[in-house]
Amino acid sequence: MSESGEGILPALQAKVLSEALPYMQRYDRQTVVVKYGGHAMGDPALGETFARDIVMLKQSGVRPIVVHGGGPQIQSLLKRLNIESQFAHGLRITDQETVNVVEMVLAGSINKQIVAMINRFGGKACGISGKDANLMTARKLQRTVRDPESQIEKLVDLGFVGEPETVNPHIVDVITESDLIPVVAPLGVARDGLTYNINADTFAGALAGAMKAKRLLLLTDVPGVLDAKGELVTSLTTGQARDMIADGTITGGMIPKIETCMAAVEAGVEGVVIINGKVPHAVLLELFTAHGAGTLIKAETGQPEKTERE
Ligand SMILES: Nc1ncnc2c1ncn2[C@@H]1O[C@H](COP(=O)(O)OP(=O)(O)O)[C@@H](O)[C@H]1O
Ligand SMILES: CC(=O)N[C@@H](CCC(=O)OP(=O)(O)O)C(=O)O
Repeated sequence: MSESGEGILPALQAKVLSEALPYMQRYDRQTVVVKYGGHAMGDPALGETFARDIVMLKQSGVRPIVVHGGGPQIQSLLKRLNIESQFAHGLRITDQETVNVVEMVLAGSINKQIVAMINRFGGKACGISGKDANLMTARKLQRTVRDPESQIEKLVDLGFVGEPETVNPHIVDVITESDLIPVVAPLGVARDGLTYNINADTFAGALAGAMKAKRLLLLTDVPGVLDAKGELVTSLTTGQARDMIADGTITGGMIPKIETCMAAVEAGVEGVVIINGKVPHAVLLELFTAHGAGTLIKAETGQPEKTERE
């Protein structure tokens, strides 16, 4: 390699590192909630880059909070146990047997895998669920669906599917104020002590809203919200998002994700982004570089054109 060639790589590396400075300053001591979806978790190598990113955020002075999902992993254990599972509005209909499996997979298995992975890279992760210190109390979620024939709204019984009732972030505050990183499984406890299955996006959004987080990142397995032609929508107002749900462009698991984003924006979270967790270092790219990708959800009134992201 020529002398000038030898110098290019270190110069580029130094440039990239140096350009991270304003972003690090922007997020210094700020709360960033990262929702790590079950679909984004598939590949162990990607899991490692995710864990490294979280450790790096903490090392840089950010207060990362990881909320994880595990839908596909719950599905595969249910299948092995011959338990049928159905979805309505992107939510798993959860009977007593299913909620036990959900808790086992989320709080028992996945939570501890993520904790171990973060700790392997020098972080000090602490795994909890929404049941710890009453972090998230839940009530039974009431949902209606329109009958396609009669067009009458009918109540669907989702069983032990919960919606956040109160959020008590004390335990997360205590953890983040130290050198620990909270890793949270999306379960809630009701007033009567029963356990509820809360969609991980909904959980992350409620926590981010209650903590007035600077950013909420939802990591999934697609580049962001796609339009009817399958093209990425880079930014979306809450009204446009509602229209895309109504006309069937947004379906399945993307529905609770979008509803979460809208609620989080309305609760005052500064930046809410859906990104592709299958891109290595998606979290670092989104927060510490100008190469943020995915779909940014904006308030209906329209935030200023230049958002925190640019
Ligand atoms: N308009 C849309 N744009 C992007 N993804 C969509 C859309 N409508 C439905 N989806 C589906 O939503 C899925 C993401 O939600 P989900 O499966 O719950 O992911 P995760 O496990 O990451 O939370 C995508 O893989 C895609 O199949
Ligand atoms: C009520 C409900 O649907 N709960 C989800 C909880 C896990 C989750 O949300 O995981 P992902 O983020 O990977 O989709 C479920 O049982 O699958």
